[in-house]
Amino acid sequence: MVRTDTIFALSSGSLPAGVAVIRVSGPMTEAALHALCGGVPSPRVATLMVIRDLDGEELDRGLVLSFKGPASFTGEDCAELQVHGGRAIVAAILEALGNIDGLRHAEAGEFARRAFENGKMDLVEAEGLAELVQAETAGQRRLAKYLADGHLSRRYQEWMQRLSQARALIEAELDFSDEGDIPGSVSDRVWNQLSALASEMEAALCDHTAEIVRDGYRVAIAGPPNAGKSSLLNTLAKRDVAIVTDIAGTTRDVLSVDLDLDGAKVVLFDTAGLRETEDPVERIGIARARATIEDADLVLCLSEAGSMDMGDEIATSISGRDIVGVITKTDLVSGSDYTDGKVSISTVTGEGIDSLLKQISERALKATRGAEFVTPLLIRHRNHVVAALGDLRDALDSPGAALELRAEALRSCSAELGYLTGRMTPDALLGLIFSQFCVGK
Ligand SMILES: Nc1nc2c(ncn2[C@@H]2O[C@H](COP(=O)(O)OP(=O)(O)OP(=O)(O)O)[C@@H](O)[C@H]2O)c(=O)[nH]1
Ligand SMILES: [K+]
Ligand SMILES: [Mg+2]
Repeated sequence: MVRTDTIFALSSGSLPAGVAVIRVSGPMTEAALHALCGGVPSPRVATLMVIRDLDGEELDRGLVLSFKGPASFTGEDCAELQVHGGRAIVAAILEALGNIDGLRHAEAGEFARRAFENGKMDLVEAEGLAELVQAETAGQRRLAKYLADGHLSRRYQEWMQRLSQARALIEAELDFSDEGDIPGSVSDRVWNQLSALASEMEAALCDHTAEIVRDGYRVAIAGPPNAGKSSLLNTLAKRDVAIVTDIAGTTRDVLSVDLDLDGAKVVLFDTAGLRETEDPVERIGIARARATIEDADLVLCLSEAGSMDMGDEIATSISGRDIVGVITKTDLVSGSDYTDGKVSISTVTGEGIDSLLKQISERALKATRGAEFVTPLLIRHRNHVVAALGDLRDALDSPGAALELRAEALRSCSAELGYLTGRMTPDALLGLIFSQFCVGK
């Protein structure tokens, strides 16, 4: 497909800013530089130039960089104008670019899509780039870099390679057996290798480390009504997120707050107090609380200092999850209680809050340790791997079936793996993926 249009967009962040970067890509890039800057700077040499509109009015003076395709981000001729980041300046330059025939404003992700289509990166790397731009915590940044640098692509390609080798042998046997030359079956060795591949794919699907890094380590605050759950959420969020009253059963909806604890994204959930109740609204809240607890990576089990049950009953009902026991409102009791390994806190005096935070962040970091070395499956990847694995299992689990059928299942497995890196991804799906990028990326 030959591209005729040249695209441009503001690639830097919101205005006003000290410097704004406007990016141009496509066959008309040099013509655009001639029109606006009166010439084209030597490739890759930052050159101070006057930028004018098509009527010759000076708009700004800035550093202009040009890149000759294919040695550029998109693989096409590209240019970057580094100008003063004023709204009116940028608007005027974008307007001048738009007035040149053959130039139009870029759509979201269009630069990255061109880079993908020109073989500069595969789909997984492009996704990594989008994640990198959006990364908020250090953990997310590392993970995105792992994607963008192609580590994950290489792993998928290696799967594909192993599958292709096995398929070549199987297809060869199919061809030859047509002629009746080679009797017997494909050696067990080939099927054993495919079985090992299936196990590896299964292991990748079971590892949720990368999801935790990306979407956050989920911490549910649970306990009986009035234990101080919402007060704790507000204290940890350092703002008034949840309603706090002395009425038991205040919280109904699940509220969440994102925290960055030592570079790990942690999502805290405040939930309705757990108790038997006839109130239909509260019952819905409690059902939601239970679902949140079920989904959490860690449950903070709160109980009020001096209360009878100390939260143990609730802790037992949610056993099987990672739990930290928390005794609240320690400012109301005198002397040191028997705490049985629980963290004692007061949201009034601040006692124990730091140590609770430390407990959470240690667990979050432990849960995500080594995330850069595992297969971080984005949801899109997960869907393809699940489908590919299904096909592979179909082929493996039917040793009695005709070889043609087993080969067909492997063919479909190969197609799924092809979608992963984008080599065989349908156009519509590509459009959807790239449209989630920012404009100018
Ligand atoms: N003295 C003292 N009071 C607290 C502390 N934490 C919470 N409280 C009070 O305890 C009451 C209940 O607090 P909430 O945070 O609403 O408790 P909750 O667990 O969210 O309650 P529900 O949403 O109804 O389940 C409020 O009156 C708070 O002001 C604390 O550390 N010390
Ligand atoms: K309350
Ligand atoms: Mg509450």
